Amino acid sequence: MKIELGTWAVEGNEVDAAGRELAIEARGLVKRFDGFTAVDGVDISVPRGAIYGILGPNGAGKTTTLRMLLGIIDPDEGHRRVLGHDRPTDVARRIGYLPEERGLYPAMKAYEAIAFLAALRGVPLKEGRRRGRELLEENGLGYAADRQIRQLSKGMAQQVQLLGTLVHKPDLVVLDEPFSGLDALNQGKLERLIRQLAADGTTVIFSTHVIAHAERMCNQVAIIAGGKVPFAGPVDVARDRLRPQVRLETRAQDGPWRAALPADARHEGAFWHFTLPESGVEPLLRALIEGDAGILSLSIERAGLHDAFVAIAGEAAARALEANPEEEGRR
Ligand SMILES: Nc1ncnc2c1ncn2[C@@H]1O[C@H](COP(=O)(O)OP(=O)(O)OP(=O)(O)O)[C@@H](O)[C@H]1O
Repeated sequence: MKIELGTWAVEGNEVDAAGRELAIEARGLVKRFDGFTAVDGVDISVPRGAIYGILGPNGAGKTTTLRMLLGIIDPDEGHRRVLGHDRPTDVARRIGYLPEERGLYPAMKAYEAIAFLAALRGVPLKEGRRRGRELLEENGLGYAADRQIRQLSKGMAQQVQLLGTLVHKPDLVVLDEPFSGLDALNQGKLERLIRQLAADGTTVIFSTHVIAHAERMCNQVAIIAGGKVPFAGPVDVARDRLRPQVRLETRAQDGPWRAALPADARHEGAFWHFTLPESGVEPLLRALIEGDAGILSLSIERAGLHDAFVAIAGEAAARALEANPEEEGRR
């Protein structure tokens, strides 16, 4: 065990301010391509066992960031520690990586393709073949074990590749746009698989341009736009950047209670909608009751990640997320 002065106290056991162990700690990562800055000072802390999302539009720098974390490319500036090591390639066998560009050898059988990926991570071929068949069976694809990759649908081949990413039981799983190209059924299967991995203690980090995936799946997110990360942390903290919204239904149409509504209150259908005042709900309730509003219903809703994304990354980045044609009709 190595004790160090400075940011990290104990080698292999980096901790964040809350005392949680970190699987990934990146500070000030910068990557330039021919003078163009693709990633511009990214800071990320991924706690062990977390499901962590990198959320941003096309070209935001997600893949470049993941590749730096994996050691496929080196940053021009900044540093990263992955599973306690400064050189991520030293821990490659403890990492599973699903790249954005999918691809398996078309002539290989499904179970062999998994064994091949396992062998690249140091698993003996015989054991890889056994695990390949077992994983396919466990994930409802046993019937396809002996089919060649070229005989599988695109979605099935993608699932086989994902199983090949997990076959060596990695401590850290890095998935680049894992939901792309999957239908709703298989997206649901993948969500369950990711949750199971995290429940078993595996750290999962994935990139996405679909807010709903990040919101449903992740404890923590890094919002990335134009190579910068304006927010990284718990999803709830991002949502709490915006004040909650109140929805109010009253029996009375008018009366002294109307003075209790804040300036942004708007009336739509049967409801008033407005931002919860800084003073909180109790003074509001008191004023409504004393002003004879006749409250029929009142609900307070936390902002969604979409609104938080707009507030943090701006309208243009949110529009770029939504403009992705590949995801049309699948959100
Ligand atoms: N090898 C490279 N050479 C030159 N430019 C690159 C290279 N890799 C990435 N870029 C550029 O860097 C920016 C970030 O790309 P990156 O692939 O990291 O974005 P992304 O958020 O993953 O988007 P996408 O989902 O479209 O891949 C883009 O403008 C891209 O064109």
